[in-house]
Amino acid sequence: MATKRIGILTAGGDAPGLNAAIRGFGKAAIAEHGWKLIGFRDGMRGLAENRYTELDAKALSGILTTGGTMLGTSRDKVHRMVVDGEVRDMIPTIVENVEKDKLDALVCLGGGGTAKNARRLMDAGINVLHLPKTIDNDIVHTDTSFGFSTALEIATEAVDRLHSTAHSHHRIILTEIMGHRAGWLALGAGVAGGADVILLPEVPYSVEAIAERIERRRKHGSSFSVVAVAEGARSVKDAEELAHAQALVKDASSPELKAMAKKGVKALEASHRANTFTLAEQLEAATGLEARVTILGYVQRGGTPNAADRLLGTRLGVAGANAIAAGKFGVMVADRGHDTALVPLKEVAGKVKYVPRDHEWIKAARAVGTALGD
Ligand SMILES: Nc1ncnc2c1ncn2[C@@H]1O[C@H](COP(=O)(O)OP(=O)(O)O)[C@@H](O)[C@H]1O
Ligand SMILES: O=P(O)(O)OC[C@H]1O[C@](O)(COP(=O)(O)O)[C@@H](O)[C@@H]1O
Ligand SMILES: [Mg+2]
Repeated sequence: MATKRIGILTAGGDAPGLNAAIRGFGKAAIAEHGWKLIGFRDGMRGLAENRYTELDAKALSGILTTGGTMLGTSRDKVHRMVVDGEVRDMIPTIVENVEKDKLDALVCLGGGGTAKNARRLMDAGINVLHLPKTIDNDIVHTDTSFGFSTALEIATEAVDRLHSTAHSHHRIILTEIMGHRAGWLALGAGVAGGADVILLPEVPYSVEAIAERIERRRKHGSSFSVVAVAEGARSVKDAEELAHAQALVKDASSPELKAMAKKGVKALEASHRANTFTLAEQLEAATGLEARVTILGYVQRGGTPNAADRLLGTRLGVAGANAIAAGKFGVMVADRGHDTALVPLKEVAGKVKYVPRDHEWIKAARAVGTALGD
């Protein structure tokens, strides 16, 4: 039997633990199964352009603890890629490349967008496997994804550090934490860092409710407050506007109207940065306290992965190699407690794991006196 040739790529935002997962999958593929590993550069773009390098054992050495992705990444969509200034469906080209490169399977490490791309490639006949990566923790049917744990530690440390400066200056400090759809990172870091207010995309806020909480703290002798704001957090009014725009996309009667409605949703989603600064001004006006904004940004996903993400990346990578050896394709390797499970891509692609409003983390936050702004 000919030696199997397996392609691997990383797509979407980078996240700590990607290299650990490449290494975990690759070492098992090469040493345990005797396969050849082909690493595509820059996600789906490199796959479409057939830019790759063979990864041998030596190439996988020394990457366990490194941040980012040794392969590079991009946010390209396989069916709508900008090539030479034109939007093109690159799926046929990718299918050709996979045949030319004699690949038996393609492993895609990424988040929700990557699951959608992987599903499109699966539908085109490619043997795909998906490993869940994202600092947002918003992939369905898996306990968690690599990147989240490290980002949670970084964001928690930031909340801790902002406490002492907020306290010293009697200020409100709003810290914007990544997560434009789901608020897991802001919620986790807010609870772990003891934020006074946590604002999530899933729980629309009112400025009055937040100001009331800050005032109450002041009456009890705490003249400062730390507010953990998820990127996608919105006021009740803005959330209604977004829901309305999303409904327009769903109900659009033609592709043209759908494209227009989607643009409207994108514009509203992109307004989050302004939202945090606007909220700071509104809280200053309502409380008379000074307010400052700290955007944590890319610091949250840069640098070395923590032990949990190295372990998770390695486990999922090895489980992915075992899945391919067993002939299982069109699946995501999910984390389930101390075990892994294979979930069909059609159950993952296009779905988002939101924070349920009655989630235990939300109940715990409320129980220790943290406001959710509702
Ligand atoms: N995560 C944290 N990191 C560092 N200092 C903190 C943290 N949480 C609270 N503090 C400090 O504890 C003191 C009391 O804070 P406060 O928010 O008023 O009460 P509580 O301890 O009940 O949250 C303040 O000096 C504050 O700066
Ligand atoms: O890297 P970009 O394009 O600026 O995107 C930022 C977004 O990427 C994330 O870091 C997560 O990306 P993924 O969903 O691709 O893992 C979000 O938290 C953040 O909102
Ligand atoms: Mg506190």
